[in-house]
Amino acid sequence: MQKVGLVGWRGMVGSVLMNRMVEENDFGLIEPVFFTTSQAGQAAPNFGKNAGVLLDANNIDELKKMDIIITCQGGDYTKAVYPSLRQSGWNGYWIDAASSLRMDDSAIIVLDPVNKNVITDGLAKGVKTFVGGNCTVSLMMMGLGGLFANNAIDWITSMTYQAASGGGAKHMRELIAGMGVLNDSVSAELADPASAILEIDRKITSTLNSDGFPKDNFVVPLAGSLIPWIDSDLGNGQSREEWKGGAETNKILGLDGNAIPVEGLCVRIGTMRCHSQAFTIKLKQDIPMDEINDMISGHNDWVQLVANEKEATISQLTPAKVTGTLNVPVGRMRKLAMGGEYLSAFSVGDQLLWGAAEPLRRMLRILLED
Ligand SMILES: NC(=O)C1=CN([C@@H]2O[C@H](COP(=O)(O)OP(=O)(O)OC[C@H]3O[C@@H](n4cnc5c(N)ncnc54)[C@H](OP(=O)(O)O)[C@@H]3O)[C@@H](O)[C@H]2O)C=CC1
Ligand SMILES: N[C@@H](CC(=O)OP(=O)(O)O)C(=O)O
Repeated sequence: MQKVGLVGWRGMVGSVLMNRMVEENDFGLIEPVFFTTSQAGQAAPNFGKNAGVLLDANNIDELKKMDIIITCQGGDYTKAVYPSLRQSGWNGYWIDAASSLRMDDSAIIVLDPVNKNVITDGLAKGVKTFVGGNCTVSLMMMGLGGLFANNAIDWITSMTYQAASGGGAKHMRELIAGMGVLNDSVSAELADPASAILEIDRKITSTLNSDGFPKDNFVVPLAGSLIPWIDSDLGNGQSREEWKGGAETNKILGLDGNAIPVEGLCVRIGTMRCHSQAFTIKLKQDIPMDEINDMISGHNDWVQLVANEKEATISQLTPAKVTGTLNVPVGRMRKLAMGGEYLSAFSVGDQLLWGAAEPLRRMLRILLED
């Protein structure tokens, strides 16, 4: 049995990964070894198998004993440990949730329902480093994979509605705390059906802009507002999150540079863990809607077509419906007034599942079955 080192297993992404590994009985196929940056020597978790004690995640000698390492610990950890581990001569498989190594020539971005061919070719060539993609990119490709696979896309814009979880657990707490503070500030008025809505609105606006409003993590209020910037400022008018759209999509597909332009605006909104995206897609030609539907729905087991009708849309195409599932519904599809080559679409997906943990878990399975 292969020794698999698990780093970052108790964090938010790591916990989702552990849940999925238990659900899919992955622990039955491996000898798990749990690492930590802060709790070495304490008992390791038992996911159906006794794993002794937690080992120091910065101890290169212990890490070197692993056949495979999966880390959800974050980019700083990867930057601190990965180079030394490789320099020590370790030639095992490294599977990583963080973005630090994604664009390295020696690494492949994994999303096997979309790029199994790229993964298989890479394994045959001896690639040993596999990195999960950015959540919005992975979710876009799971939803629209059929159009990419059929080489149908000339260019695409993605306007995102990204959940608080993309920032981490503290950001999710801050969102809910903000909602609570807003509610508390007008609870008396809400209890009185005769109270004036403009007075409620004035109090909410005043609370949102008050010094005490919870915003340590997002810097500005998220509850009752939105934030049209995610990740760092590249200095050219683009956020790093927006840059990832083009760079990662093309790398996942094994295409050079910006072969398919992917552009857009990334926006943080007050949802918990589902990212949504509105797409405008310029097709290479005027493909009939039934063929487009077949391409999209036939691509993978998780994409779900939602009829472009009000009832179906509001009941099936929302974070409330999709959270906690591997489903990636795609709806609001129609040809736009600009012409038959212009298609709109809207998708929703859980950014901790297909957006983070699931591609890593599946990469582990590919290695175990290789
Ligand atoms: N959040 C997201 O949407 C995505 C994140 N990623 C990547 O995954 C990385 C990890 O993200 P995320 O899971 O959100 O990070 P977390 O902050 O939830 O967890 C990271 C580490 O913090 C330590 N930790 C300290 N206190 C606690 C606590 N009370 N509960 C749990 N863990 C604690 C743990 O390490 P230890 O046991 O060593 O102390 C844990 O592994 C990110 O940096 C990013 O690179 C990738 C895709 C999406
Ligand atoms: N940046 C994403 C989450 C994330 O961790 O992305 P990446 O893995 O590309 O750093 C968000 O905030 O929604």
